[in-house]
Amino acid sequence: MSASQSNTFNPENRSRVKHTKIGVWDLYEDIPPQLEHIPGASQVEKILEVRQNVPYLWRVMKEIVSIENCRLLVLATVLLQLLIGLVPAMLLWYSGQMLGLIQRTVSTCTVDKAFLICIAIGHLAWKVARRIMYLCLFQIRPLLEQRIRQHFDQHLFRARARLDLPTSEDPAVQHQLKNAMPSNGQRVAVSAWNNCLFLLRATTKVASQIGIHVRLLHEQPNGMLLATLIFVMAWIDQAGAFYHVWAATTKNKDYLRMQGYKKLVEDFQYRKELVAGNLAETLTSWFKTSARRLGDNEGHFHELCPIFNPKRSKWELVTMLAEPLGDLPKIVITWFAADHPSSIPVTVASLHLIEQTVADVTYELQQIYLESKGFARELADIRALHDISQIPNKIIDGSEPFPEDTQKVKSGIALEFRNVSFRYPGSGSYALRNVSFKLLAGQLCVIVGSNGSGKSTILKLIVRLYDPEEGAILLDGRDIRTLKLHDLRQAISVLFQDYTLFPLSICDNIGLGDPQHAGDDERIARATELGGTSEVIARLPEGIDTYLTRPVKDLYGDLPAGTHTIFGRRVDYSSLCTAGDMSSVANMGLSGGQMQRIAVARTFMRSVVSEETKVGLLLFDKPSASLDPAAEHDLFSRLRKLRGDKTMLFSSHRFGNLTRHADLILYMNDSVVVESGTHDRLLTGNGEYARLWELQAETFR
Ligand SMILES: Nc1ncnc2c1ncn2[C@@H]1O[C@H](COP(=O)(O)OP(=O)(O)OP(=O)(O)O)[C@@H](O)[C@H]1O
Repeated sequence: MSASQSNTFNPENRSRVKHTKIGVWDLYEDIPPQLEHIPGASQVEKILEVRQNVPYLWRVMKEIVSIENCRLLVLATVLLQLLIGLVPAMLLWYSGQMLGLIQRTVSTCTVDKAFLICIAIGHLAWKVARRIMYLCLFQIRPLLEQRIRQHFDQHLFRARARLDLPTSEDPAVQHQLKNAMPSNGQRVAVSAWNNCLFLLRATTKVASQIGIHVRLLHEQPNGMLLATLIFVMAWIDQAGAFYHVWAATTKNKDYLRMQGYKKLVEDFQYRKELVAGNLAETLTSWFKTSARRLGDNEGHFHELCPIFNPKRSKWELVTMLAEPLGDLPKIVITWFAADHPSSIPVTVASLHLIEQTVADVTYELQQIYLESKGFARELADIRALHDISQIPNKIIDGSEPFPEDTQKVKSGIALEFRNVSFRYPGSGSYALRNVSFKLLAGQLCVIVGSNGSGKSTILKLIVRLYDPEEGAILLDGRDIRTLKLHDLRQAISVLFQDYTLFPLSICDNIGLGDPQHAGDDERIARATELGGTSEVIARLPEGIDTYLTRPVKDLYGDLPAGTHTIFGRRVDYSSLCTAGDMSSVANMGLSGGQMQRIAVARTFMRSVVSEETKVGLLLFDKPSASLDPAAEHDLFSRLRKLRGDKTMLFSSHRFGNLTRHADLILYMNDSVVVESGTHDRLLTGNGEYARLWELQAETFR
């Protein structure tokens, strides 16, 4: 039986099919593969996980209580739930008092009116109070849930944002993140909170009702006996539903075929073949034939794994007896009342009250049981929510502050690679092999070489996106692994080859180059200017506030017939996306070069615009790859002029513009530095660099 079959099978048809009940706890011993997909079987394991996961629930509850401005709401909610849980017991108490009063009235033939009024008022007051409490709860609930959602949204954001590159790339971590259902994380927390409240209210209700009942029944003749009998009968009736899961399958070929045909015509993915293959007529005829053959035969479902049904006969016997025995309590009280005929009306009223309460308590206990099944799943989700915030990063943070002298950093940072070898996680081949070079503070270095030779990797290792497998990287003579990651990355500005533009406005995209001054319009304007993007931005409909990619899709429901305006503008369905000033559309159609300029502006925001910059090392990975020659020339001249004394490291495929001014050129091939030196030295060396230089120069002759 396939999973889908078992899922689509409607349990409501259970009486029409031959089925078997399977003890939940029997399944746990050894779940056979064919039972794994049966609803209930996998839940068994979940239920058993509950104990391990409860501490995580406790943590979430503690976190909810500690959310800012939530404590009062939490307190009020808990109090209201407790009181609401107590109301049925209070009403029961008043009903018991009423019964006692009737009993006294029957035996003394006088009515205690004052007491009757007190009871009536008390009964009414609790009912009114319950209504008011519910009203208060409805007011508080959305507010509290909103705050919980916001809090856990942030929790998830933080948990994901803090992960470094190798950790995020790890398939195990990716699986863990997927399992944690980040988009639903806040839903999980709210739902867990609501479930806890439910359990609190339900257990208060059950415990208080049982307590009051026991007190009242002491005063009733044979009350305890009646209650016990009714309670046992109620539970016997429910026993089958409580302790069993069941499954059924079919081997009827016609039934199976018909389900297959139905799928074929219903599922759009088969439509192409259905139409192209002219299958409609044939399928209709086949469906008809199978339906005729199947006829009225509804008993086509068969038992599944009766081997897992050792207690079946016992339970079936008990549940079979439950119905005829349902009237047992009434027979028993009639038997007892025969000795005291005058007490019959009161005893019958008591019986009714007891029956009602027991039904109420039984229902509540069933609800607790059913809720607890879903709760097990929720607890596992909560644990996943907690676990993702504990995923350890692979790049271990250093402890030493950097730089020692923030003023000195402006005059550049010295960089050294010492026998660095590196393989990307999961890759067998080296991206860098035994790379060594030294760059003094304030020098300009250009890395050139063939595709895949390791240029970008050098830049990635300097900012510790990854750590080398062998060797060390030193900044100002200090191993970067000992430095605080935050300080290290603050001292370096990097523009990657595969940069991304965020789904934010251009202004934010550039501003985020320097998070500390992300809202400083003047700096942003200057960075924009230096990046050569001002003209492009000016042409955009919303200027610097334009979103290149809108992070939210605008939704348009069906407008009611006769709607002529929306957001104050005339409705024109073809241009609806510009209504209500929503002119930022998904794709502004910027060219690769224009987008690269925005990325460059972001880098400038951090490194050269700010007077008090802490950046001492600038890294550019093929920054002019998409730029036209004029823009490239402009960019490099600006960079040379603006960098001051800062150390600069480029990776590039272009010779000339930069290499001629470089203090150090590294020529790389196949993960190793093949040649190094200045432009003039490398040309006289007549090696690979000289050959490629000639090759590029030739095209311009
Ligand atoms: N994330 C990664 N995972 C695995 N291997 C990678 C990864 N990134 C790069 N590599 C491999 O590492 C080697 C060096 O790549 P790198 O990007 O440093 O080369 P490059 O010199 O910058 O190339 P190009 O000039 O084409 O940009 C290549 O063989 C590449 O396939």
